[in-house]
Amino acid sequence: MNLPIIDLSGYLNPESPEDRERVIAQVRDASRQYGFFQVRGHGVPPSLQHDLIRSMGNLFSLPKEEKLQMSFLKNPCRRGYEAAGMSLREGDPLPDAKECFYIARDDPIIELSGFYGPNLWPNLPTEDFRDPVWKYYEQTSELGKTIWSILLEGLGQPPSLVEKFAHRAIVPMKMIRYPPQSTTLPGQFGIGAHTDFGGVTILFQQTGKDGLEVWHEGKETWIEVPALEDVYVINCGDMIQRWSGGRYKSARHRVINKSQGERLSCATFWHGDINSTNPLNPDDLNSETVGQLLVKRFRNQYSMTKESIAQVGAA
Ligand SMILES: O=C(O)CCC(=O)C(=O)O
Ligand SMILES: [Fe+2]
Repeated sequence: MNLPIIDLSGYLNPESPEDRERVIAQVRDASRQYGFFQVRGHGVPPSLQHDLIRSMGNLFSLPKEEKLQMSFLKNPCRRGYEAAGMSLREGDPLPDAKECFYIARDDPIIELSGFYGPNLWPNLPTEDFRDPVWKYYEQTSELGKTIWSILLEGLGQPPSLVEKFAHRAIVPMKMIRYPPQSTTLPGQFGIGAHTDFGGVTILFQQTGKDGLEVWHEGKETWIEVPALEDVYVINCGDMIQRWSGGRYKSARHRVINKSQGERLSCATFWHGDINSTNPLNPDDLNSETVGQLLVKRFRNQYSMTKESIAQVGAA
């Protein structure tokens, strides 16, 4: 069983109205059946993908002490470094083997529980990390916005709704390194089974480094997702499942590094403006905002103070 691969160029550069309609239908069907799909023709230049992988290599090769000084647990905006073993999901016997580095929107002032604020950058020459990573971030954010507009159209909403939803959109990006599976403990996952909790996830897998598996509810089986060159994996998070009334699924997934050496990947989580309500169904009587839904999930995972939770109106 394979995930569908959808060519987005029919939406981004249509030669006829049918091209767009076809992509919208393909994305809708895949999101309904799997909650996941792969895409080509996405518009993120391969050179930026390669530069990202090179930059991630530079970051993760820094000495452990230097990485730990950038710990995201000490950062008011949850930017920076997460070491292997820091992430343990309820029900999992062992913590994830992965290590990560987080960036997000770059704002000069810390606001709203650190959803807005400045990034933390490693002490590397800008051309070896910051510049290429930021260029990549901007392109992948653009792709996230495109996917949202396709999802909106798939449920009969005007794509223009995405403009308001994208105002100061919350878009964290997580760069991930999985150690070789042979160096992990028996029964330890790269990342244990979970659903993503927000909007759209845009995942880049280092070419040839397989490891991602997606749970298919109906068939009760794990679908392996190959790490193909210049192909992205897209999935819907819990907020989308909820807001679409279950028409788009948020599927469980996990990573077991199947490659010989380490495996790099990068996930961009495109959530939307913190004060926005449900754009997939503007008649939704439930007026929960992006910020409120994110805080609900975040507060279990990170230490957030009562004051900071109150700031996003999710006491
Ligand atoms: O690295 C991957 O392939 C998946 C990462 C993931 O699921 C996540 O970060 O939420
Ligand atoms: Fe995930």
